[in-house]
Amino acid sequence: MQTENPIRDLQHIPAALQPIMNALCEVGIDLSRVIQRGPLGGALGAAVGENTGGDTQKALDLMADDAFCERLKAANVRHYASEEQDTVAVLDPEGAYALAIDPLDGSSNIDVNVSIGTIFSIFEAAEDPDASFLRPTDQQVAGGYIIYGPQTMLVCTFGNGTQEYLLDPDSKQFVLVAEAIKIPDTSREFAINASNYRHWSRPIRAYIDDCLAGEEGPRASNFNMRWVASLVAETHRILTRGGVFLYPGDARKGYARGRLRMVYECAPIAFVIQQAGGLATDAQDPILGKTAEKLHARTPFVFGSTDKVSRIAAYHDLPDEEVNALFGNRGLFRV
Ligand SMILES: O=P(O)(O)OC[C@H]1O[C@](O)(COP(=O)(O)O)[C@@H](O)[C@@H]1O
Ligand SMILES: [Mg+2]
Ligand SMILES: [Mg+2]
Repeated sequence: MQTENPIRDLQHIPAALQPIMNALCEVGIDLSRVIQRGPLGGALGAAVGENTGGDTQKALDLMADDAFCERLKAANVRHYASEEQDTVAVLDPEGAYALAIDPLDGSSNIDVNVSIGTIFSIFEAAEDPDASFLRPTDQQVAGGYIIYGPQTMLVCTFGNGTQEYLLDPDSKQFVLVAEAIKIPDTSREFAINASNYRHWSRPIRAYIDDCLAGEEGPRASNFNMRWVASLVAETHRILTRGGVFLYPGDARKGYARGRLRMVYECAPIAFVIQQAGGLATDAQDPILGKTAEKLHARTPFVFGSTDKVSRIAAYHDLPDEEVNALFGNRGLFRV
């Protein structure tokens, strides 16, 4: 049982949100330990069901959801929306806040000892569940994630920069290590699941073609590619050393709006990224300010260093003949 406050340095966290942040971090500390013990604690990656989005639920997905849902009952949360639950749960009818959560992000990595995470978004509670979550994403009062990797970290924003906290394994407290993260804009890395190349739209293919063409292409520069398949891990890398992430819509059945969910994945990550000086879009328009049409709605998602994200939007404005042309013939705009 934790005796100290789970967050050592509270100065950047608005007082009214401290009960929620403490609750998230208490559960995060427990999950971190469960994840470190891996198979010693049971088959965490075992398939146990299917969620509304059609994803297989792993044992750890449900364990994490149960733990957050239970602990947040005493943290001033009225409405709780989770990737793992079909509908919004009412935790405390008097609670002042609404919290949306991806309790365990990157589930496919549970069994392979690769970083996974928890993503959360907080709004002031509205009178009914839909009104709490189906509203412009720039009304979030907080957004962030916990990453369970070689280090467990909390990265979050309350609209005044993006802060980073490291879980000290000795004191079992999150300790502030960065007060205002800034995304570097010098990176030459992009992250996309390239196995879907044949399903992408022309502008996305054109952008990636131009990166792959390297020094011989219109960008006259070599690029590197990464794909962890954990949104939290990709976000953390991009916050640390720049680059761009793309999960666009594609032509596969059910993927017209990509894979990632607006309310509890894209909106909070967009908030964190923009507060760190980056940009997050649906490939063309900013995510912040958009409203999800339903709780588990998906959205194409592109985020990272501002110049790269803007460049991808600009590819969508190219005339057809240019976007269809081989890179050598494309009007070689350079942002
Ligand atoms: O397997 P794909 O299509 O590359 O998708 C990977 C993406 O799916 C996710 O795992 C979805 O999140 P969940 O694990 O919470 O369902 C993201 O973390 C990741 O970016
Ligand atoms: Mg996820
Ligand atoms: Mg998940």
